[in-house]
Amino acid sequence: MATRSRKGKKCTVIGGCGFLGRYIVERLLEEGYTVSVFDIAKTFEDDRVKFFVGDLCQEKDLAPAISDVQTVFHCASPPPSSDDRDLFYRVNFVGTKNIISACKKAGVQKLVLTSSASVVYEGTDIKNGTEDLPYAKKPMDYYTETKVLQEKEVLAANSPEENFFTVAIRPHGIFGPRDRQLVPILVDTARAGKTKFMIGNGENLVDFTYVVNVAHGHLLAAEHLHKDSPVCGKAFHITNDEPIPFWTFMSRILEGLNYPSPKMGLPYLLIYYLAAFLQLLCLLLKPIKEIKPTFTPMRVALAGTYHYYSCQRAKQLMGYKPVVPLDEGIKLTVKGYAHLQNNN
Ligand SMILES: NC(=O)C1=CN([C@@H]2O[C@H](COP(=O)(O)OP(=O)(O)OC[C@H]3O[C@@H](n4cnc5c(N)ncnc54)[C@H](OP(=O)(O)O)[C@@H]3O)[C@@H](O)[C@H]2O)C=CC1
Ligand SMILES: CC(C)=CCC[C@@H](C)[C@H]1CC[C@H]2C3=C(CC[C@]12C)[C@@]1(C)CCC(=O)C[C@@H]1CC3
Repeated sequence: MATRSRKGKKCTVIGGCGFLGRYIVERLLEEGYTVSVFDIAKTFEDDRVKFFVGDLCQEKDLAPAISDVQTVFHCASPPPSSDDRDLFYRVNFVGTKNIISACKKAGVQKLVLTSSASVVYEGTDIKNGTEDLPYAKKPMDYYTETKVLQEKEVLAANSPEENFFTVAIRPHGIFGPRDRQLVPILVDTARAGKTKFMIGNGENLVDFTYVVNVAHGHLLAAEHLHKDSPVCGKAFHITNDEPIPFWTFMSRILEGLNYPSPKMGLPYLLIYYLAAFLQLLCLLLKPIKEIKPTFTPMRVALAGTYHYYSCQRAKQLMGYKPVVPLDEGIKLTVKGYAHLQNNN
């Protein structure tokens, strides 16, 4: 008992210097946990946190960071906008296997993976999708392909007989202050004059999840992860439970930052196939010039299709409910990005 209670509130957040990871760290500290962070770069200071800088692709780097802790949160990933297939494979698949191996060697009891609701998404409508949907047979990009591999590996590693329990959290469309993908890319797109039109008719409902709710879901999962718990070895959607039309959400952010929002829609399939053609062209031109298109087929599909998910399983098995409503999250996000405001 002494060992378990001593380790009980000690945890390590792998990827803890990232957007979501830092919110998980902040929530853990609020809840009285002793927190270590393992990341490839240290991006913030906090005297309460022990930092370990390393590469999760090197299992030897991990050992010191997870020694004598009960719970590991793994939310590290290369940015989805990367086009480095090898990096995705090394970090998201091989790196995750390293984490599983290192956790078992160190006697870590709980592994909470940040997966993604996109592991079941193939570019067609998903309305109130449950966790029973099959994994995407044809993931739309290599990031998603490696997230599928990663989740399968972690859930298969759940081993009560080894006192090792795993769970996968599937957030969708995480947003909030300090985000490095959604708002910054949206603002860049607006500044380039590329948000004059919507993609599609603007009616497609999508889940956007305020980052504090995602962090809350991760802590709930860790607290419900123990022998004989129904949570073990399962995936859970964590959303704001308030699906919103994609372009209504984007317009709220754009108008909040004083950018014009799109009023007219362009045919979804026309834009989708244009994006696919452009992606092929960029691939052919890559040896001559590297061009990164804003509107990739994945982004066009996310902008033009329904993709929202049921979090009923998390509600029932973990007592999850969002702590920050969507409208409040949008207001906090706009406030957090005042530095990206349109001053023209
Ligand atoms: N953002 C979203 O909308 C969604 C995100 N997710 C998942 O949530 C998780 C967190 O995403 P998010 O916070 O947005 O991502 P971030 O890029 O902000 O954070 C990821 C962190 O992992 C670090 N990292 C990357 N490679 C390595 C490595 N080899 N060794 C150690 N650390 C590494 C990154 O460092 P560096 O920045 O230096 O690369 C960064 O600090 C990811 O697993 C992502 O797949 C799931 C659904 C939606
Ligand atoms: C069409 C356009 C240029 C919109 C600007 C916003 C987009 C950059 C975001 C809208 C939906 C976001 C999203 C992700 C990244 C950023 C967006 C495309 C993810 C792909 C991030 C990683 C995941 O696991 C799934 C996310 C789905 C939603």
